[in-house]
Amino acid sequence: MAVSTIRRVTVTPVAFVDPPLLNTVGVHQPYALRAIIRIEIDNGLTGLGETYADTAHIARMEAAADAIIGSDVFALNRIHRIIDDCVAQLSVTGGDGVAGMITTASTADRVFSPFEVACLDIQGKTLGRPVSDLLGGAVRAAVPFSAYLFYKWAGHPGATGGIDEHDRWGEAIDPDGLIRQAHRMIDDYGFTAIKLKGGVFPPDEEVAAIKALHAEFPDIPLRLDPNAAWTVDTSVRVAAELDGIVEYLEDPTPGLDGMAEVAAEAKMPLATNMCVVAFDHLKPAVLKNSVSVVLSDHHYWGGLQRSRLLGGICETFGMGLSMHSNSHLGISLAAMTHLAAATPNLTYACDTHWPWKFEDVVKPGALRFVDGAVPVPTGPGLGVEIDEAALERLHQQYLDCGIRDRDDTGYMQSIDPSFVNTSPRW
Ligand SMILES: O=C([O-])[C@@H](O)[C@@H](O)[C@H](O)[C@@H](O)C(=O)[O-]
Ligand SMILES: [Mg+2]
Repeated sequence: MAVSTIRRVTVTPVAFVDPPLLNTVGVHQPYALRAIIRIEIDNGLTGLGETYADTAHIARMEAAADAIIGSDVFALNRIHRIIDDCVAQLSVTGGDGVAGMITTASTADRVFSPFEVACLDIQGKTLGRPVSDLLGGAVRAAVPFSAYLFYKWAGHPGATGGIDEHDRWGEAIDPDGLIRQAHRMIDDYGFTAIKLKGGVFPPDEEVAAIKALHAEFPDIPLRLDPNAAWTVDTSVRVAAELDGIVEYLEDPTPGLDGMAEVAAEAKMPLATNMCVVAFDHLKPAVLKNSVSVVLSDHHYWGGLQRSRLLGGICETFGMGLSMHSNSHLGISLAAMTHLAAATPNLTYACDTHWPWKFEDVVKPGALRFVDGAVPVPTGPGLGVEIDEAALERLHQQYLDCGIRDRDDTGYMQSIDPSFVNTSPRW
């Protein structure tokens, strides 16, 4: 047997404290969930991957973990086929890990992704090269990220057990609160682009917030993302108001057809991580002229190599490329950084939820922000190492916290029973 044969795979769910960040489907629960994948090969080398941890996703991951034992970590096409077959045989449904916001991504690609990342980590360690080298080589030494602003409450309502103790951000429910949040984030990380998660308050309030941010930070590119909370008419009106102010408008309205109607009127590019989330969405999106920027996300586009394929397709059809994020830990940030570094046409600052958390499963030091950008790790593989004690603690936190699926809507309704999750809302 080759020494690169997979002999053990573990899937470890973890939970980390998450602030009450508001979005159009509800509010973040007190803990965000992730699953940590560890692959070990015959010679003892190990590789890391990170993904969602909803119950159904974990069930699929565990089945896939068993199915790939004995595969060669260099045989990623074969591993993809094994996982495809394995997922097709399961009757498990749901578990997208993103609160129902991205339901039409490929389930097999979503399951394959963290295993691919872990295999690439091992490939890099075997060759003594960083993962970015396996993707064609870094074209930038550091990857710029954006300040990802959220409307948020000061704390989780009725919180007990010191859950808000580390929330240093305070309340942000109006332009002043967002400006304070933006200053703090830019002071701490040096970000050179700003994204606001919208779809929370009526559009005019969010337009006012963006205008206030623009007045405060006139040289910083801005984006607004209401996660399809607006009708076509509202979107067209907001687009006119924000002409010359945002670098792109992200998912103003649901669906390829609605986006195409808005795109025909809007002056700025429209971006998406909702209506183009799998390869079979690309052709209709191009034919309908629905979007001009696609936000890639290796967690559901099938890993790093398939995300580069997405980059190539976007380039071919003249579409821009940005990068999407959900609440995540250090393994994901490392993977996102290697991918972005090796994707020449990924020219927008990437999204990251990084500033919103204070815990991690990786040892500190490997990843840092310098002037809003993460220097690409240059050591072998992903360049991050598990902190065993932290992994155990965050796994215990998962067992204790009682949350098993991301449910922003259910959590919001437990606080405000009148809340209805509807799209478009305005
Ligand atoms: O974390 C959130 O609340 C975001 O709304 C996230 O779930 C979205 O997937 C995302 O950031 C987006 O750009 O749509
Ligand atoms: Mg988005």
